[in-house]
Amino acid sequence: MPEIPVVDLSNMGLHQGRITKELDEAFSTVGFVYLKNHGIDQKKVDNVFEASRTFFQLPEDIKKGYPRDNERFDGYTGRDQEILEDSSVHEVREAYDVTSPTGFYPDDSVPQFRPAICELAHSLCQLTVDLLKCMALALGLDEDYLSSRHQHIFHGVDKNGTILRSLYYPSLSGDDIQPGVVRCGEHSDYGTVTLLLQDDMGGLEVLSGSEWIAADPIPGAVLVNLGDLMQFWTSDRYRATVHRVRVPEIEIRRRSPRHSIAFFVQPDNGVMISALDGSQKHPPVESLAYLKLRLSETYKTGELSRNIAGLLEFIMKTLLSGKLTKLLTPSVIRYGLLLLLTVQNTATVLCMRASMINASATNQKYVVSTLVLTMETIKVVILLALIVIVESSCSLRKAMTLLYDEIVCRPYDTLPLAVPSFLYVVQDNLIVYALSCVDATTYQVTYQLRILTTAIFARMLLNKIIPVKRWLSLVLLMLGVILTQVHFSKDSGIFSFRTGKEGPAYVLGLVSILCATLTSGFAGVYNEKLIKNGQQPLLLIRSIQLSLFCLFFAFLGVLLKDGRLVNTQGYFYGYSPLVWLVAAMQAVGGIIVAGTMKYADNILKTFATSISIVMSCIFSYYLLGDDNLTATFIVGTVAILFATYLYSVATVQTAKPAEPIKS
Ligand SMILES: O=C(O)CCC(=O)C(=O)O
Ligand SMILES: [Fe+2]
Repeated sequence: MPEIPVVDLSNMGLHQGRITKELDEAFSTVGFVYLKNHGIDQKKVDNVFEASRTFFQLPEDIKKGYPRDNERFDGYTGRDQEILEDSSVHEVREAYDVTSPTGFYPDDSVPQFRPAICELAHSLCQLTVDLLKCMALALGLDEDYLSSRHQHIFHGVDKNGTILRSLYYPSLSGDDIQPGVVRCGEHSDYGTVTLLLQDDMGGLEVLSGSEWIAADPIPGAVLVNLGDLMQFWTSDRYRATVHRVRVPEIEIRRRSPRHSIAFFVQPDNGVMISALDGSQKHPPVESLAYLKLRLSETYKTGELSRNIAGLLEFIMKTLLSGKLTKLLTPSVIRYGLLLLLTVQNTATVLCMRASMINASATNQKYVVSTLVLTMETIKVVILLALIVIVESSCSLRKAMTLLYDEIVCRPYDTLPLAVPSFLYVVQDNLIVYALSCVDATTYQVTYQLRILTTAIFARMLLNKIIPVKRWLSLVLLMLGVILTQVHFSKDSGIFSFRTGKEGPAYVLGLVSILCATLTSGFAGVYNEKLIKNGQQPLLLIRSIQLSLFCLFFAFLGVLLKDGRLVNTQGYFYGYSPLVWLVAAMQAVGGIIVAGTMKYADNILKTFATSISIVMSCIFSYYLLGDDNLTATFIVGTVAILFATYLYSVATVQTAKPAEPIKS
């Protein structure tokens, strides 16, 4: 089993050659290394642990008086405010960030916090510079090449985005110990290097190949790992290794908190990180821009989600004023979101289907491609309004500059989005068309096959390892879908495929859904690849970039596919109020759901889809007269729901349940 190497830094001046070689070896393999005899006085570390403990043990109200500032990157972050990994249910963690000696500290409550941190930060800066020099030499660069790009470490975000973070993982209560609860989800760090000091609790794990290895604390040692920017700089020669913090068994038994101090080093603002070897493996990024990008992904309080979530919270708080506010616990928010996702999904599908049935009945069929274009237009208008109001303080001019800077001036980031946008437009056309041929429930269950296509594309394009449990659930999923397509005749006792009975339009509908699962799977994986390559702008900006492309492709769709028809019967032919409702719902719903996605982990999404399938089943039976509720259909649907559930739980790291405390 690979291990994290230990490098002895004593007499660094004398042994620089050896040390450089050992660090180079560690960074190009595991990406993590323990440093001992690094010269940092343990007393300084203990002082920070001590002051932090005093702070984190303060009542929540007081801690919340020092909230983390999204612009300055310093202050207190409470439980459940950040998520590093989408599939985590909760990441039970609190933190206090600081970025300079003169920044924002809880001086009134814990006066010793600032001096303790400043002293330690000073030593950590020195150690960082030593490390950067060794790395530069190992990479065949001038000794000062890297350190000269880190001249303002811990001078505040105006100059440098380095963050010293005191992390506190409070002791878990009974409710917390459930599947999907982790301390810190899987992630790579963002900057150049991270220096980590841990207490004696352990729980940190490092991904090496396909294995997780423990990075348990070694007394007195500093643990160092590299971040994304170092990997980009070195064209992957050095690794930004993925790591996570789980809840170790001992912690569950001891029920005591864990504490660590991380020094996330970032190059100075304005430094462009472009491959040292001149390769194009990663496009150039600017230090602060990349940090902001990754932080906005981490904080669920970022951009659009912040605004929508804040709005929801505000409305709910106003409605439930006074003591009732306490009702607004994370689980209430979770269930609220579950409801939102379910209603959006069910209502859109049912209304779309209803609009189709209506159109056939009145013989006023609207043109599918125009509905997609109308939807995209509404979306773009709303997004533009949001950008003007939220991101540009209601100034049109500011909004134009922002859009120009973010879209036109960044062709590298913008152009790759044409691919998913194109696929989304194709997919929307396929889905609207499919719903004119098959009933809402059949569409919903068959469309679940996108889990399968996503898994296959992830395997092929991202080289993801798919655990056996997931493959098994995919097999069950396929069997379920096949069952929903089987018809059993009681009279003759024969099984037959529904396609035979329903006719060619139905088959075309099914084929459209299957094609939509392909575009959906591919677009999902492609987006993941974009994120991995560090090309993920702010959420609102990304949404508008995507939507503008979609608008373009949707327009092309109308022109090329239905140009003549639109010309003769008019663009808005067949647009009943219901059709307008569908378009508006798709657009608004899509934005809200995208904005709150950060809150919704995989399990939540799975539940929302499952409830939505059941609801579609019931509503389309009673309201739309779609009668496909045969025994085989129901069994197939149950199998699909179960497979979906199995698939989603197979991804989540499970905190082992507490063992009974033996006395
Ligand atoms: O607390 C730890 O041990 C590691 C935390 C970490 O990896 C992070 O915050 O990036
Ligand atoms: Fe980390």
